[in-house]
Amino acid sequence: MATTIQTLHKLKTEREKFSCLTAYDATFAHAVSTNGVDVILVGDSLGMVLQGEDSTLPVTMEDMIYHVQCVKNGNQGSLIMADMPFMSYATPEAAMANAAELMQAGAHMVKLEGGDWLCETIALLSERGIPVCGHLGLTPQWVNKFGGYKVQGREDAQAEQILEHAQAMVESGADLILVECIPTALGKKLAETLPVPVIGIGAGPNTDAQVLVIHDMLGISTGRRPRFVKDFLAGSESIASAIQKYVNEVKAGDFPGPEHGFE
Ligand SMILES: Nc1nc(=O)c2c([nH]1)NC[C@@H]1CN(c3ccc(C(=O)N[C@@H](CCC(=O)O)C(=O)O)cc3)CN21
Ligand SMILES: CC(C)C(=O)C(=O)O
Ligand SMILES: [Mg+2]
Repeated sequence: MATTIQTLHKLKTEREKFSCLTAYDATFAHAVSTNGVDVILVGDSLGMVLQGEDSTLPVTMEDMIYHVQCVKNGNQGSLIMADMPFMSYATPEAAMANAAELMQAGAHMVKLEGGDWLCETIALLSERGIPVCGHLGLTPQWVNKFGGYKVQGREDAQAEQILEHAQAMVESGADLILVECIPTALGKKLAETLPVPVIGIGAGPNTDAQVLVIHDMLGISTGRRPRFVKDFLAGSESIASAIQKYVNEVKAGDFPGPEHGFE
């Protein structure tokens, strides 16, 4: 049976962890969706892992539409979440037009980076039938403001702000929250406090779900490996078994371990 928002909410209620991986094409979407991954993220990380750029900022709506279409054609029942690229949701009107294009290309929901300033946009999308995931913490589209890919929410005031912004986004209609590179204690607090599933990457072992970039979990990414990455292909016989291993470890609470988290 195809995974829906309702499936994910039920898993949270039952305290069962679920997994998410990125895919950008039909073959990987097929591999991911047939090996137990509930959510496929068509991430704007494609700018880095497919295009070789040093940030996600060059990614366009045209790029995202192309890759969402590719993923849709290979998907076997996973929920397809598409990143809205840099500046495509700068105003509520732009967000509605661009989110509609991603949905028509085959996405089942969209993900937006930001905080409480997105609440009006989230409410508009939600009211018009577009499920939204709010992305907080290390939001890579802010790399030029952050001065690098740095852990967010280390100070109490900033951690409190992330929690408040996440709550505001959920109150505006966000169906999922994704948090990236935050202290483990904050990841735990978010999952305990929010009524919707919290997906983590570099957010510790206590979130409701985990996500990784597929190139990272296959050990083929170039450059410095972030702390939250684990190579699941090492010691596996195939890409399919590496994906299964990731799914099983997330479900069992074995991945991520304390060494993959911050603070
Ligand atoms: N291949 C890939 N994997 C990703 O997870 C990813 C992308 N690309 N592109 C978009 C963003 C960028 N991301 C990144 C990139 C680097 C770090 C990193 O090196 N973090 C440091 C934290 C340093 C600190 O503040 O303590 C680390 O040690 O992990 C984190 C997230 C996550 N996303
Ligand atoms: C790193 C994940 C969460 C993402 O947003 C992406 O792949 O673009
Ligand atoms: Mg992204």
